[in-house]
Amino acid sequence: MGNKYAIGVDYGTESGRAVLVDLSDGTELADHVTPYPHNVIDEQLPESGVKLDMDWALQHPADYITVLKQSIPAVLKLSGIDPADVIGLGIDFTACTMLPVDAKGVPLCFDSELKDQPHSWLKLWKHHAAQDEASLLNEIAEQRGEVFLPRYGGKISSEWMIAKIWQILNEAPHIYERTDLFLEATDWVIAQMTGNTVRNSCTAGYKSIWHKQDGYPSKDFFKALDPRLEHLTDTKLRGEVLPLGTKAGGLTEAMAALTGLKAGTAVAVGNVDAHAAVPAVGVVTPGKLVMAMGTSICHMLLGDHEKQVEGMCGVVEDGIIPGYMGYEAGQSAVGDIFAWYVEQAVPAYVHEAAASDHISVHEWLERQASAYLPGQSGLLALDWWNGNRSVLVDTDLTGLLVGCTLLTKPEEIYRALLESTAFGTRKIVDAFHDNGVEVQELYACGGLPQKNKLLMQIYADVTNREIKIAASKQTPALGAAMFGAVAAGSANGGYDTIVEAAQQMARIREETFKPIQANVEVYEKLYQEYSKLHDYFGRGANDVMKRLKAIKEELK
Ligand SMILES: Nc1ncnc2c1ncn2[C@@H]1O[C@H](COP(=O)(O)OP(=O)(O)O)[C@@H](O)[C@H]1O
Ligand SMILES: O=C(CO)[C@H](O)[C@H](O)COP(=O)(O)O
Repeated sequence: MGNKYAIGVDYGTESGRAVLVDLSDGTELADHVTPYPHNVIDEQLPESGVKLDMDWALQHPADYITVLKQSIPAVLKLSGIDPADVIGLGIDFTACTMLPVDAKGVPLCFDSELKDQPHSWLKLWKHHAAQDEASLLNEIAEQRGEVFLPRYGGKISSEWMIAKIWQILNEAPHIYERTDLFLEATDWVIAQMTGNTVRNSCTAGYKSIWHKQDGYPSKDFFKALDPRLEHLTDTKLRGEVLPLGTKAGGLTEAMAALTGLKAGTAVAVGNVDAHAAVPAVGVVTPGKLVMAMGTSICHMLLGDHEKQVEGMCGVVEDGIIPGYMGYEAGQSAVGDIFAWYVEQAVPAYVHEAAASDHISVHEWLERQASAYLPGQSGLLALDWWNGNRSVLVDTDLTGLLVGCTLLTKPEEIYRALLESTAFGTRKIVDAFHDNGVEVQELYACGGLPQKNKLLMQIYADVTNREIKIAASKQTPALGAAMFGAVAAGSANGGYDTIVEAAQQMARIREETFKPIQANVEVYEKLYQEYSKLHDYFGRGANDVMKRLKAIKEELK
């Protein structure tokens, strides 16, 4: 058998990327990025211009097919390989990115009668408008002593499936009625590729409160939420839940024509972006926390036992690597905070200086900020520009910057924002480590480690741990390709397990970021101050952030 290949497609927040990988050693022969034509829809619906409320974030499902149509032929062409040698395909996605579909699997937003109605659209992971439903769900689950709650750190997030579905039911019952299935976008795209609608155990476990042994929460629980939800899991959430790496089916003739691949090519069940990245950096055992660092950060960790950890996103058996408990935590905005600052708050002279140095504003600010020592700016920030996903699990929290004076410079603020996200990660590392899920080493992948060395050094200093960096620029896509190879199996030139695939294909860079002791000591003091602000504003001593949000909403 000659060389065999797999393709992984990573569906991020703003673009989809395909990577074509040699299965013998993980070499990436080609990659290609397709920005979503409609990007994130958070102000008004396409065409109709219907305005969206605060905290909404939608996407256009057709954009995902555009990614397949553009990026797969592009990687085939760039690599020059014979498409018949591509034996497996995998995808990974942001999550919970969900949509309502009709009995034929067609998104309701494609229906001309419904397309002007926001709830018929696909809700992106960072759609945060279902907080009321999430809060009530948590209250009821706690009152009833639901056993699932501790598995999700004590709180179900407004980003996840049940809160989003309930918001649809509350605000657009007719859309709920018209829905045949609520699907994760990752499962919908797999259904388009294979003609088979199956759910994957990763999104079902982390985002839809599904458990390998117990299944979904009871009908009684759903009835207690709202009698109309009683049969949700047998009806609109029905469907087989398959483990990661399972073959969902073969590529359809239509998709083969669209992508240039062979019909019947093995396609793995869907996966989540951050989870797919874990085997792609070679992590298949406990103690190694993988940070998928981009718009947001997802923190992924394996454990031998199910432990309770405050505010984690979840622990799911086989949720990342079969045979282990997969733990997830996260920060809902990281790169997004830096983007906000660069786009909304940096003075014109900085943009001009960056342009004249032929570097991006981020690079200019990083260069200037690198000249400061930890603590030298006198600034401290809370990283809640898009709420707090772990450990407080509260999307109504907002950002804070303390310590500004008339002398404060933009690069000092930029550095304080970088540091605030590192403190947020430290909270998560401590929460796991102190609750018996050990964190010995950190691994980083995603866009940020490639873009900002200062950021990575700050993370090493704040967490006092060495950080290893993924060699791939498209780590989740590489992981998705590895799962595609597992779906194909060794008989077809792939692998039988993800652990075998990781042993052959995963790679990290030689360069690592090691903590610098002098910095560690200053950051320890700053972290203690961060923790005080974190608890004061985040644990109810002063709910000013929520009151400000309420006043803003009243004035809408
Ligand atoms: N030099 C930089 N330093 C820090 N953040 C950056 C830099 N350049 C871009 N970013 C941020 O990177 C984020 C995108 O990360 P990336 O991993 O490429 O995408 P995604 O999260 O969609 O997978 C954006 O939020 C952007 O603000
Ligand atoms: O919730 C998540 C996974 O559980 C991710 O944060 C979400 O999918 C967005 O990822 P990215 O920042 O890479 O676009």
